[in-house]
Amino acid sequence: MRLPEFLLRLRNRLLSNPGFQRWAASFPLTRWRARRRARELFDIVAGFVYSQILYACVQVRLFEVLGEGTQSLEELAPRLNLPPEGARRLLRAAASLRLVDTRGQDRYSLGELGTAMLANPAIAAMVEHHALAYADLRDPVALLRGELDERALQGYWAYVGHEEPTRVDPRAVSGYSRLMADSQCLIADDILDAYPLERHRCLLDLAGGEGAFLSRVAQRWPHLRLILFDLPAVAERAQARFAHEGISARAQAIGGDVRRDPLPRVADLVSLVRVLHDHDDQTAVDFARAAYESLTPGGCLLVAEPMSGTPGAEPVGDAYFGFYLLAMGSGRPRTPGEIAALLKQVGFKRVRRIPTRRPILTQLLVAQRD
Ligand SMILES: C[S@@+](CC[C@H](N)C(=O)[O-])C[C@H]1O[C@@H](n2cnc3c(N)ncnc32)[C@H](O)[C@@H]1O
Repeated sequence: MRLPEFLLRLRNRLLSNPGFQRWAASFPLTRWRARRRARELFDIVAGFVYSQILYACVQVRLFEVLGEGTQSLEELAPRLNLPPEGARRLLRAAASLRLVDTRGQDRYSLGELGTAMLANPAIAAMVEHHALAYADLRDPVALLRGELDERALQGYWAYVGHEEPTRVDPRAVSGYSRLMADSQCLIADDILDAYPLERHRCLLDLAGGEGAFLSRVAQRWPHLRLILFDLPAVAERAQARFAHEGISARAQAIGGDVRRDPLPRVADLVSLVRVLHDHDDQTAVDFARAAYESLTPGGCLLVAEPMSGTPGAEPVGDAYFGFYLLAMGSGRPRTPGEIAALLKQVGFKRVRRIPTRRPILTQLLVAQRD
């Protein structure tokens, strides 16, 4: 609820008054709120340290080691290749973050969040590649002012800012392609459960990476013909995956630039999965137009990505992706309304939002071509 301006001023004056802060923190009816606010602010202040603790856990493979069962500090320290005091400090920090559980004096097991890390190795891969983001975010104001000439993330996402992305070297696409493929398991089923594909005949996955999304589609809907389009070096990786999985007869990968090269016009369903937010507005419009033109009449476009303003997950869009994409040098998170407007601009008529299981990971829009 948006407060009227005078109430907002009054609230902010009260909250910044040390006497009021002391009173609110001890008065029984306001105490819980004062504590929650203090905790929220502290979590923002300390977020960088928490992330580095998680990074250390990933580097020493703590979750894999604890996946074998509860262990003592004595057993753990050599396995983590840490001195006992260093291991104890890490384990206690990880326990405070619910990554680890303490089981009595200096005994540890996987915590609830540590178990989730073990079950989703893609998160560890994300954590590891964040070393690049930390380097780029070291001076966030310089980043905001556009004063950073070199950015580590820009090098990682080799197509960003490239004059001719179709010429990107195969070695330069391997890191991000693997990361994208590994993290598909976090979202593919959420998308496909929200929008089942039995009524479609042919799916074209635009900028589909090395084919992990289509592989999952192939398992779930054996009747579908599948086409992937991505930069040549990435499409080659997809073709190799399709061959390895024995689905080459119905899954084909084509290399090219979505904005310049002709796309096949046989699909009654096109998908853009984690693609539009990578691009500035004009390029995003070009991608949406290419999707529109490649669809057969009456066909549908699926747009799946984390979006700005997701209720309950607001920082994921505007804080995390807002700054990540800024460091990467291209794109921005958009609200479902902004994406719908962009799709209508290129001719899509009806744009529907379909609820997904975990909107924090991906939201879903379906747009129809007349
Ligand atoms: C963030 S990744 C998403 C990959 C995949 N859709 C997924 O969710 O795993 C963006 C993809 O867009 C591809 N891409 C970028 N610019 C492109 C262009 N101009 N034409 C074709 N593909 C492009 C990249 O190679 C990359 O595979």
